[in-house]
Amino acid sequence: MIEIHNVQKSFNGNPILRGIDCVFETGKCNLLLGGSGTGKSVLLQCIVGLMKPDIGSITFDGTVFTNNKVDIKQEIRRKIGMLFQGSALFDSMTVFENTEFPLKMLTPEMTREERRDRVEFCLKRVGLENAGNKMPSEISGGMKKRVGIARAIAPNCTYLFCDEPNSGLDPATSIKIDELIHEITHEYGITTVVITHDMNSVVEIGDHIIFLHKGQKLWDGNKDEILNTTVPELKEFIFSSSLVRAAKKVDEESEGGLAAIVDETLSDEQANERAG
Ligand SMILES: Nc1ncnc2c1ncn2[C@@H]1O[C@H](COP(=O)(O)OP(=O)(O)OP(=O)(O)O)[C@@H](O)[C@H]1O
Repeated sequence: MIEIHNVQKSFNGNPILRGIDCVFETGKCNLLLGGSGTGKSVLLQCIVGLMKPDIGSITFDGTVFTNNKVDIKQEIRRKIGMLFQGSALFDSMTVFENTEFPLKMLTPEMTREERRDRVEFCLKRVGLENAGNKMPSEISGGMKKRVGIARAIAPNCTYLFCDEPNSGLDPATSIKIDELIHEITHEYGITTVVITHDMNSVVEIGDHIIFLHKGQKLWDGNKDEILNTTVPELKEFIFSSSLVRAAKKVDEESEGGLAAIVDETLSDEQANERAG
């Protein structure tokens, strides 16, 4: 569990995070949801220690990270896996070498055979058991994300951070990547935090969702609750998003269907416009 307490951050006197309190739960896909510029990346950077909050504390499973001793911070950092937005693979390394890289850096005590076994296990887990010898330039965007996930989990991470894992992917590949992140989270009982502004991911993997708006947490809940929100900013965010997959999911699971919820939410004029 990761606990965020009153985290504040300003740049040149411009407040970006205005006192965030939230909890990212263990064994769940926790989504950090919000529009552009709402402070999601700044919060993520504060959590993983790339940026220091001005005020507030961040605690990983009971151990305070902010302002703690360097060795304690390093110990926590070793438990963090990151999937970067552009996958951030090393172009000059094979898929196998990319996945092995954090093991060489973080667990020098592992033998070459142990590393090989672990890399093979992780590549198999993400469905890339036959791609180890390929170079990043030879694989698709979705495969790169899979390598990124394999690399993030290779050192047995306890906390997995994914920065917009669907960026640059087509809808079908996005679903597969979402499902993979969700499965891995539940399978290994890790604490996963996914930055997204994609409502499709919300309905697919939103075990716990935190909605940020202008540097404040305005709502938290799960994917079954979000469409019934009464928070105006969240309503606006939801109904201005692409809801193709959401519509399918909700219509399967509710009597009224998404169309009814949308019509209730929009003004008459907007609803008429939508009806065409
Ligand atoms: N190092 C920095 N120095 C100054 N301003 C910054 C810095 N990092 C972020 N900001 C500002 O903080 C605000 C929030 O940025 P952030 O990247 O966290 O937004 P976001 O919610 O992740 O948006 P997006 O979804 O578009 O990535 C922006 O106005 C950005 O310009």
